[in-house]
Amino acid sequence: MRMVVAAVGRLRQGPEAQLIADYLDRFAKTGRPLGLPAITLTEVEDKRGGGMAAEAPLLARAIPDGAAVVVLDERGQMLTSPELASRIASWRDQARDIAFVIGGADGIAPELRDRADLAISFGRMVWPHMLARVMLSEQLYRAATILSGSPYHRE
Ligand SMILES: C[S@@+](CC[C@H](N)C(=O)[O-])C[C@H]1O[C@@H](n2cnc3c(N)ncnc32)[C@H](O)[C@@H]1O
Repeated sequence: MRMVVAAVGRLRQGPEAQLIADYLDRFAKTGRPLGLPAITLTEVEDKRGGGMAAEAPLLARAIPDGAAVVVLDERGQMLTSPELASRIASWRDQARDIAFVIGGADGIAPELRDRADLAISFGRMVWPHMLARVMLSEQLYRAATILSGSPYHRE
């Protein structure tokens, strides 16, 4: 099983990069005994500024064949953290790869959004894509702690 985050934009060193590295490291340690693999991050960029239409094939290339595709989109479903954890566990149990997709300034092209198994929203407000990456990383770590029964997540 593979888990990937495919995201538009290159993240320079800074507070967001540190937070993402920390949460993904924690995810790897907590997820290993649960049969969840370390998450790999693929950053894509269309240097000609072609927007979401040009970014879509670059993002699609980073998605493993047959993977469950989860797009991050403010118009998506607002899941609870345990609901996200349960979706991840169910794809793991089906031995399915999982790809999380984060768009750029224009969002995610409709053809990629339409093929997603799930669209998740962190609320109806629009967040900068780098903060969406941080929040996704934290939620993935939180999902692993929920599946492991650790007390990190409280309701
Ligand atoms: C600056 S936003 C793009 C917003 C754009 N107007 C759109 O229609 O999607 C960049 C990316 O961050 C993610 N994002 C931003 N806000 C989000 C939210 N509230 N929920 C989920 N993802 C979000 C999405 O993947 C989005 O494509």
